[in-house]
Amino acid sequence: MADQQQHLKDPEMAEAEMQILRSKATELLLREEWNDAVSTYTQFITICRNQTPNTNLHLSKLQKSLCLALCNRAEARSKLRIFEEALRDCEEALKIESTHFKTLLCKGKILLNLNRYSSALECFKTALFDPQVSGNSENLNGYVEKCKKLEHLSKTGAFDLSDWVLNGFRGKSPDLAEFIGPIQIKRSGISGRGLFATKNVDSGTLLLVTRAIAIERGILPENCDENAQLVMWKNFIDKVTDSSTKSTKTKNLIGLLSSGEAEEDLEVPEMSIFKPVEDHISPSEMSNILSVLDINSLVEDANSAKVLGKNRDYYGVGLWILPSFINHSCIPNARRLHIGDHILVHASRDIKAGEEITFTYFDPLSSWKDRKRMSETWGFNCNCKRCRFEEEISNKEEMKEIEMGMRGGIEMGAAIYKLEEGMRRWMVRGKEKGYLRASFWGAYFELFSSEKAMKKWGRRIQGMEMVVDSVVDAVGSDERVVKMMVERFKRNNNDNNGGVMEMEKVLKLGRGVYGKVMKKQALRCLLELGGSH
Ligand SMILES: C[S@@+](CC[C@H](N)C(=O)[O-])C[C@H]1O[C@@H](n2cnc3c(N)ncnc32)[C@H](O)[C@@H]1O
Repeated sequence: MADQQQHLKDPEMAEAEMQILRSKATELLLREEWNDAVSTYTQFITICRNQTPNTNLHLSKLQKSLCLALCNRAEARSKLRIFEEALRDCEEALKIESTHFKTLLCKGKILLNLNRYSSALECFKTALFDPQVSGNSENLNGYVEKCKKLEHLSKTGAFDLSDWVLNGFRGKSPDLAEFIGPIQIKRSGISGRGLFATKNVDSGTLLLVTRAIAIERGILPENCDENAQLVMWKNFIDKVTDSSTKSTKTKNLIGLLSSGEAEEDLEVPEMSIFKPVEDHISPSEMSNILSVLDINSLVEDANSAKVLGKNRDYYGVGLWILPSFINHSCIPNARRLHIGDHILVHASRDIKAGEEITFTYFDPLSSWKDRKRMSETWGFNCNCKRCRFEEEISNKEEMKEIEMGMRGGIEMGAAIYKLEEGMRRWMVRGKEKGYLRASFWGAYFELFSSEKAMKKWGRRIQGMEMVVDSVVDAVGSDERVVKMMVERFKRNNNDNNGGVMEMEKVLKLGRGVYGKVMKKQALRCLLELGGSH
């Protein structure tokens, strides 16, 4: 304080001090020591602001220095992902010099990071007018084009991943914008709030694209110890905490999520708050961050092909706000796909306006007992139609015998035969057949994949196509089901039996799994169906 007053009194001393700080800050920026750069620029800015200019020239010099320091502090803050403060610095710098090239560039990049594509576009366009741009125009034009593309995608949802898929996921994953499709949040009959369709959509339709608040990834080889996962979880918590400390919007959005308790009393938020708008949401305390993460974090799991373009040992955990409002169902109508830091949610079957959108938190092709155990781990009891039906069936003696037999190692063909016979006797109808077949999918898969077993049991049980249809009708498309159909299609194709109809069916199932974000050729490539491209 005493120092600052001295500077006020003595402009020369202040100028000398500013000179030292300026050099130090520049060096820190070059060395990418962002935190120290921010604090050095903060000292510089304080001294600069406290100066009383004695001439117009002095005033203009001070203004110039202040503008540049604010711009550089913004850059350091944006590297630290403190975007709100960085943006405030840019705005202050632009008040001093509205066309300051470096600030416009910095502000544009920050806005792009905040998914505010049209405001970012304005910045880059204004920067293009600057005479300094000449050597930089290619770069700047690249940003302008990127903003235009992302703005278009965020409005239309017209995403197309075909080129990336056809390129074998080589290179950087495609630029994705945040997109909110025909959805809204309402009270849910399942629990608390849920996401609902606002119009009829068909299978494969994109419902939303959201970028993660934070994500932690690693390669976890099979059989790695639990410690590695714990370390990842701890890093993930640190990242979420860090993001919410740096942004009040993020903090408030996280504050809206369920911590698993008293969900019926939770507020139903308006969709508008998820859109990247200029206004800040008023600050409110985020509490219980750990419980929120427990309830809402999603795991990316490359083995299930929900992640495109990553290797098999890859594992990631992240938090995405809007998808956190999607309830679980064992008979879901939507699926998620992870690409880069984005999650894409699409309809995995036709959905009617007003219907709740659900996806599975755990494997829908597993038995009722396993699903029950997994939902308990999540802290709830799944009460979906399928679970209610299977709970009742599980009390039947024959069902207990089938399960015991399977544990005891009886032939899968015999188990499936007994199950199909049981379904006939218990008068299981329509979708309910699919519920049970999905629960015994592992056994059907083993049977259908073994020529020897099929020779013995094939004629006594339902055909594979019928089983697949009923399973898809119950749980929607699933990559394992499609894979089995693809194998069969290829076999038939070799025998010249693979028809156009069958190919169309496989592609339709594929769209249920991956959504309509790929053209036919890319989908064929992804499903390893070959064909010309
Ligand atoms: C990611 S949140 C889903 C949105 C939540 N309903 C809300 O109001 O914020 C997960 C929580 O929703 C509830 N939930 C989701 N699916 C459920 C289901 N099938 N049955 C019962 N509760 C469910 C559980 O409390 C779960 O911990």
